[in-house]
Amino acid sequence: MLTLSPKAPFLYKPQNPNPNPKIQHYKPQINGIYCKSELQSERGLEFETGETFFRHESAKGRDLGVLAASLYNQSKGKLRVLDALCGCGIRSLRYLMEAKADFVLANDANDEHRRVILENLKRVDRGFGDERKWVVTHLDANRVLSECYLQKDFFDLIDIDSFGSDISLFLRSAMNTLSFDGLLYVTSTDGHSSGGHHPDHSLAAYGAYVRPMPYSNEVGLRMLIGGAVREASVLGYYITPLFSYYSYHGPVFRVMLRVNRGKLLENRHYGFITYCNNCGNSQEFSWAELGQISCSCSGSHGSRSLVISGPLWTGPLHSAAYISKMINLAEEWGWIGNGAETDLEKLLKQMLDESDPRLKSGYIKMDEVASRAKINSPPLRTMMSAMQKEGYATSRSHIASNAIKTDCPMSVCIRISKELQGVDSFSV
Ligand SMILES: C[S@@+](CC[C@H](N)C(=O)[O-])C[C@H]1O[C@@H](n2cnc3c(N)ncnc32)[C@H](O)[C@@H]1O
Repeated sequence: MLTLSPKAPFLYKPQNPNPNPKIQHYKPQINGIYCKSELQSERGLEFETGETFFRHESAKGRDLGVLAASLYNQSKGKLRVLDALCGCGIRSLRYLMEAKADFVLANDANDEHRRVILENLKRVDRGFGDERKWVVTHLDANRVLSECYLQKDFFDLIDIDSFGSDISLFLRSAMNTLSFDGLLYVTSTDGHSSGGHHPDHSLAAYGAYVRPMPYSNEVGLRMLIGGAVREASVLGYYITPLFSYYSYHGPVFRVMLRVNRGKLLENRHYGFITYCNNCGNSQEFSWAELGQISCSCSGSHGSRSLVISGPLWTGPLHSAAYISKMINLAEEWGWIGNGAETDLEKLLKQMLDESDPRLKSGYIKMDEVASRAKINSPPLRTMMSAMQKEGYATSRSHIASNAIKTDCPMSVCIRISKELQGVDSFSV
């Protein structure tokens, strides 16, 4: 049996370092994503990337992970992290140095990354003088997760930064290996499934039949969370999203989930989203309402214009309370609130706005309003304040810059946009 705990030999060498032939294609080859071996820096921490897969653009995703991890450590007084697909080990380094993790198991199936990961984590020793704070392994992520589970070696945070839809391969073993009330940080780069053009693939990977919708990138996040809901319920767990983050660099979908024992209440927040091509309205439906899905618009195409995706997560994308704490911590660390608004600050504030429970799934793009109203695209801020004056909830979306999350029907958006441009609602 493998030994992966901190008591393990410091430079643990697995007997079969590369059991999964699938990893063989992760070789240096794509558009400079695999960086040359120069010294990099992130939040003042220096590290090498060698020929591992590394993206500077993922720094914000790493910032969010470290903030959430540190809050966990502050509230529980402990933090053991499993960085299951660690690349050069930048996340492991940051969880140790910034979130003050007690221990990190850094794993990457590709043992050619070993020298770089070791060099990077040795920097931690210089900071703490304790070499047993981390262990590096080179196994398939599922094998590490399963071995830890079998040894009852549980982790408070498991980070799975995977490619494509691979995350669905790791979800169940990751949930098994999480401590009670632990955090699961998962990533997918599966833009094809979220776009709705490969519903058979999204069904296989996430258990959701996803169709093209104007807010497909939010659907991508909801599909990923929904996949986790499904896996969690098989094990008798339920999940709560702490934050959900989409970045067009990839594209990348990341969600931080809190996993607890218990049932998802009456399948709440796990259902279906519809979009009507005729009237432009979206609705959410529960499993109990499956047979009654229709759109109330009197369009000539009737229900044929209705697109249905699901089952997906239909609940809040973020926890407002957790995001508020992340903002406070980021301020305390001097990451935000120093004058000019940084990208991270903007993102966290938008996430907080998006947490308003009155907001519906999806967002309304101003281009769509303009095209339906046959006018020029209305200014976003003016539209939002006009909608608020009529009592609707509104928020910008961190996913789409020219879109509004709201509970306002499309017909009202069209009327308001026309009024703002002085166009008679009945004249077009
Ligand atoms: C997206 S990169 C990780 C990037 C890193 N987390 C960061 O923030 O820079 C994914 C890594 O997973 C590794 N990998 C791919 N398949 C794996 C598997 N089945 N088990 C473990 N590692 C795997 C690859 O070698 C690659 O280094």
